[in-house]
Amino acid sequence: MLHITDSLESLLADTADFFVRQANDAIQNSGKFTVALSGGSSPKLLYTLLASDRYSDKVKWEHVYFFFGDERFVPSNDPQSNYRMARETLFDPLLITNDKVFPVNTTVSPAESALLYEQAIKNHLGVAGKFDLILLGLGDNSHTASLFPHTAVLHEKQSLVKEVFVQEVNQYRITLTAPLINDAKTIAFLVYGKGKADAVHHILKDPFNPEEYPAQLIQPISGSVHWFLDKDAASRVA
Ligand SMILES: O=C(O)[C@H](O)[C@@H](O)[C@H](O)[C@H](O)COP(=O)(O)O
Repeated sequence: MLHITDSLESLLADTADFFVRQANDAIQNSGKFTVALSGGSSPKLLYTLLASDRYSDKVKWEHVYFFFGDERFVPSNDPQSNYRMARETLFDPLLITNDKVFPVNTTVSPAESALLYEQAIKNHLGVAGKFDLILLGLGDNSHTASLFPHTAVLHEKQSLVKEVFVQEVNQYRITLTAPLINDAKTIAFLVYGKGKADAVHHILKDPFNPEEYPAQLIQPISGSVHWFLDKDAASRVA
């Protein structure tokens, strides 16, 4: 489902409203809401809005459990850390307690880190559990999470979390794999800006070619996928 807005302000408000609805439905139905946050720069404004006076009282945050769709393999206080970005924009302003946040452990080897994170997810969700919501961004090269073009993790069918060395950023990443993302109840992409228009077109309109356009792998098994786009990012698909 496409949600296209004229302005970034209305896009962020629509996405925040969606997040709040998802959270409150999950908390009402199961007593908790488990979300995997996206990283990078796009979601910073969304997290800041959710933590603002306009939204902070719309969710019972004590019932929300935060995971990460991917993480850069850097110390947790590194400026590149997705955890640090979420802590600064969302967890600290909302006084989220540490027991509700599941950062990736980047103090061990990448392989060990992926195994530990997969176990943490399984422990939290349980055998048949699913993420209530997975937030995703889209790179201008059509990657999402840390599923980058021409990487082995695109073919991963067993593991739920994998380490991957990404040549183009010269960095190890820890990422949820496509099978785990696709098992979510709800998936939401937040993409804005002219620079993303081609990538959005590749994902939504081009023939299936996930080696080049990895976000094409995101096809929910039984859940739903929502694209929150501003008019610039949607300019080649709307
Ligand atoms: O760790 C990351 O960088 C993200 O999880 C990644 O998948 C991001 O969503 C895209 O790279 C888009 O990033 P921007 O929002 O910064 O363009």
